[in-house]
Amino acid sequence: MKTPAEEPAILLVDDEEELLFSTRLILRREGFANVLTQSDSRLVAAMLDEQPVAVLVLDMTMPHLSGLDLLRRVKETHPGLPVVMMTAVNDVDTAVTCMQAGADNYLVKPVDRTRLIATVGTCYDLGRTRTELDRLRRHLSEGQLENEAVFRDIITVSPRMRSIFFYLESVAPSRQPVLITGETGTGKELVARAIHTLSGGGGPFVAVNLAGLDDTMFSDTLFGHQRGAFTGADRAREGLVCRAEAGTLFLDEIGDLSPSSQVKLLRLLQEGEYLPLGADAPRICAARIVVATHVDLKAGMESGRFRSDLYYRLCAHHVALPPLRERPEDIPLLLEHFLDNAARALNKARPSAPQELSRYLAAYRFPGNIRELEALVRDAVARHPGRILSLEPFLVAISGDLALPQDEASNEERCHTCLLKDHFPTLKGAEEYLIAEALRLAGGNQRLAASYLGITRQALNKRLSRSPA
Ligand SMILES: Nc1ncnc2c1ncn2[C@@H]1O[C@H](COP(=O)(O)OP(=O)(O)OP(=O)(O)O)[C@@H](O)[C@H]1O
Repeated sequence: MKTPAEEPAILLVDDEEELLFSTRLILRREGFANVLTQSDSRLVAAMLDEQPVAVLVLDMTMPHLSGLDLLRRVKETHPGLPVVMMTAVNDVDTAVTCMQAGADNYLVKPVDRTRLIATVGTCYDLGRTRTELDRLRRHLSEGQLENEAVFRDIITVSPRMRSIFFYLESVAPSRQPVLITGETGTGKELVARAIHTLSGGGGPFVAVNLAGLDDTMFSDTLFGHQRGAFTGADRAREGLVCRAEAGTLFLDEIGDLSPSSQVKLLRLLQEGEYLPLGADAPRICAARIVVATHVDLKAGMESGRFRSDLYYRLCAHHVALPPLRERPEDIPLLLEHFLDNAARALNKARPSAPQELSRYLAAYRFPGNIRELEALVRDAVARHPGRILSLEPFLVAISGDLALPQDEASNEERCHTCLLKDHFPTLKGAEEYLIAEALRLAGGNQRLAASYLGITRQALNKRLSRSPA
């Protein structure tokens, strides 16, 4: 685990200088870059006020203030700060006293190296989670984003999306990777750009699509190579990790990564270092890493296609974007937004949308999500000469792919049984049933019902006039 110098520190407090030295060394070797020590317990409070501390490790027996006294004071001033106690005695009473006073864990001296690393690592993660939750809680209670402007390109009125914005603000200061999942076209790259802006590193946003990159291409694209590293490498190539320095490296389609590339990415995340092909010294990766995928990584883990250690590393922070059909309230706003964009791009007068269009679109499943809506609007604007858009191109596109309301979808079986009843239906019976269902779903609107059935309104009318009332 990496804790670069600007990350919150791990503060070790013990009156034995030698023990401080060796413990610090162990943690530094494990990748905790920012480890501070203090041998005078009276100075700890001031240190906590001066800099962010992620984990406090306290010896129990110290001159001036004992570990327990210090623990009690710290819990009053910094209640969320994880504290690990070190004791020379392995007895239940001491452990219980420490825990009752608010300690998160305790270690017995001489401290076992593996247990030290595991305990500090767990507390480090715990502290980070508590800080994020605090920020999130504060944000939600205030109801206001700190950086509303960062999200201006993400058009939404969906409460789910708003709570994602709050979450993004709370995780932005962390240097841990962020995993963004969601169906294609739900806005994963837009969200990655927002994270980049919120992180404020000052470097560039560098996006790379990993789909179709074999392992050699993956290494070369990300890590680059030295001149002469292989036949034909007549000049050095800078990798994207280097280009994204102090900025964000956005790795899209992470679910498609080959097993050997997964190992390389894991190493990059764990060590914070990479080796360009042909180089003999590793380079430090200073970029923030954000990854995205539309595939189910958990299923990939279960089937052995995706490494579980990589998954857990990547989802230190996880954002799951809802598909458009689960936030239909966004459709009217997005429609207006894309109408503006399309008219501007095509240099045409901006047409307006027929009133009922949003309602029709809300019934569609939108497998391509917002990208599909954007393309539909652009196409409709390009084709249409008038001031009010025609419904036809939309109805043609959405017919046959209806998003059943949640309870309807789960009652699929019920529909089949009522269609079949206790006998196989005649063609006429099935047609009547389908027409009745389409009309019901369309709220009696014949035009919409016809589009669900994939026929024209006139054809529906003809059938309705034939069928018994
Ligand atoms: N909420 C939104 N407001 C405005 N535009 C949006 C919104 N969400 C997505 N878009 C637009 O939809 C298109 C697709 O978005 P984006 O590329 O971010 O999706 P994605 O989830 O990364 O897709 P993929 O999985 O296919 O890579 C882009 O043109 C983007 O600008």
